[in-house]
Amino acid sequence: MALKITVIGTGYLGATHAAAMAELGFEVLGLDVVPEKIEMLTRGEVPMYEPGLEELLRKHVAGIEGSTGRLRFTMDWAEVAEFGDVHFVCVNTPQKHGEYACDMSYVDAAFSSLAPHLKAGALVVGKSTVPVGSAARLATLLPEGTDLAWNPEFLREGFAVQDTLHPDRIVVGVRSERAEKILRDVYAAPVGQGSPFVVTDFPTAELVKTAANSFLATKISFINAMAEVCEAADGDVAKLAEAIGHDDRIGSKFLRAGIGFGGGCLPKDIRAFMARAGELGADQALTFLREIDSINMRRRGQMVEMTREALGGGSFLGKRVAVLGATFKPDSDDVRDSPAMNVAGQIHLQGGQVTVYDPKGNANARRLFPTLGFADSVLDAVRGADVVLHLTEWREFRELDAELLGGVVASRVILDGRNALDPAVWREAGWTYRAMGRPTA
Ligand SMILES: NC(=O)c1ccc[n+]([C@@H]2O[C@H](COP(=O)([O-])OP(=O)(O)OC[C@H]3O[C@@H](n4cnc5c(N)ncnc54)[C@H](O)[C@@H]3O)[C@@H](O)[C@H]2O)c1
Ligand SMILES: O=c1ccn([C@@H]2O[C@H](COP(=O)(O)OP(=O)(O)O[C@H]3O[C@H](CO)[C@@H](O)[C@H](O)[C@H]3O)[C@@H](O)[C@H]2O)c(=O)[nH]1
Repeated sequence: MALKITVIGTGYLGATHAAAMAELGFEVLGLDVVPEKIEMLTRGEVPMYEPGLEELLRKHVAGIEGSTGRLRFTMDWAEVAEFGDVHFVCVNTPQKHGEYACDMSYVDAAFSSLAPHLKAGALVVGKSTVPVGSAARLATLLPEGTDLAWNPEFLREGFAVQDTLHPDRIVVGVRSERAEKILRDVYAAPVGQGSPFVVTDFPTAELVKTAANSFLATKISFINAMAEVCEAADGDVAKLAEAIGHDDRIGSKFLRAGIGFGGGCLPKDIRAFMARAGELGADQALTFLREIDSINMRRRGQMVEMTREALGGGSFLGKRVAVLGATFKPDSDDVRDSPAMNVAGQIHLQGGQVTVYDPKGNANARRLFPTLGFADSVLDAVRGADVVLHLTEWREFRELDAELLGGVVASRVILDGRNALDPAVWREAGWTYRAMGRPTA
């Protein structure tokens, strides 16, 4: 009989995973503790912005005309346990308040709610990003006759649907052949299409995830460190990245210098990794991540200082600053630890009149920083601005009409925090264009 799947926690990861599992042909039941999310999902509405997700969801949510009906949502733990053969745990694992460590309370709560109801033979599969050692601890919370696996997730926001249906690898930490066999069945379609299937133990599976994110963070901070040197030496970090990227041992991906990395993953994951290594007595191995974090956080401050300079130095009081982009990356509405919002917030707190526009992130950004100004279009955001900051590289911003914008700003000055605009286009329209790590470009 076909496996029945549940997904516990239907946020960025879980909602996508649930819809993707239905797309692969499974019957799926999603659970969350936030009633509004469950109500929206049941209506076929995605509680966040992720390209292609709403279409996929509507294709499968029961009750929607023409859907397969394979996907439903609930808040009832007993129903979930009764329904599912395989339970994917996708709840959030944020940074603990005031500490570097991971807050495991949501994962612990999900396990505690599910465990008492589990059927014999059920397989619980952790997908959340957790400190190494968590799976072994959580296994002790499950009743006898059930099993646990850890299956970290590598999807990128903005590409979540594609990454879930066609992952570049599937990693499973297991303690039994049966768990491996079940997961091979679940992922038969992507594996059949060529996704590598890596089987390992609990700690290695957990470490693969934090190691991968640490490497990505390191690559970004490396190029941002080069940007700092380029600033001092009149070099051009974009050219430098292009040139070193031709060496395929280095590769050109994740070498975009700018205001650095943010989001709900890289920053908190490298900090949780350092904290956990400390607990294990291996802190020296990861002290370099402290530097990766510092380089990254310095970028935000440098963008603020570049803005101050562009305004002639001194105070931001009375200066009008337009901020294009609020999300931590384009094609997402996610503003968690967003470098753009950090920069906007710092300038605002120093007296600047900041107006933000983001194609999808305005609502989330306003909730985070209700005292900032928000506009519904680029033109409204930049009207009367003394300086324009490009902080998230949405396609809409790359396609802007520099001449048109020039007609409404107070001063044609644009600072490109993502090194993603074409300097020639802006200069031809009479703008002063400045990017990070490219003082002469
Ligand atoms: N967002 C990503 O791109 C991504 C990618 C890979 C891994 N991850 C990891 O996946 C996990 C989830 O991240 P996210 O971005 O989806 O977070 P999120 O905050 O968007 O979603 C988490 C969901 O879990 C729900 N939840 C909280 N406690 C619960 C409980 N006790 N029972 C049931 N549901 C509960 C929340 O209401 C929320 O809807 C984290 O560990 C994250 O590090 C995220
Ligand atoms: O060259 C680059 C590439 C990215 N970034 C920034 O880095 C951050 C993270 O980008 P990205 O990794 O694409 O976004 P996420 O969706 O957070 O995905 C990361 O975090 C997820 C959650 O753990 C993992 O699943 C993914 O594999 C991992 O890429 C964003 O702020 C980007 O603007 C740069 O500054 N320069």
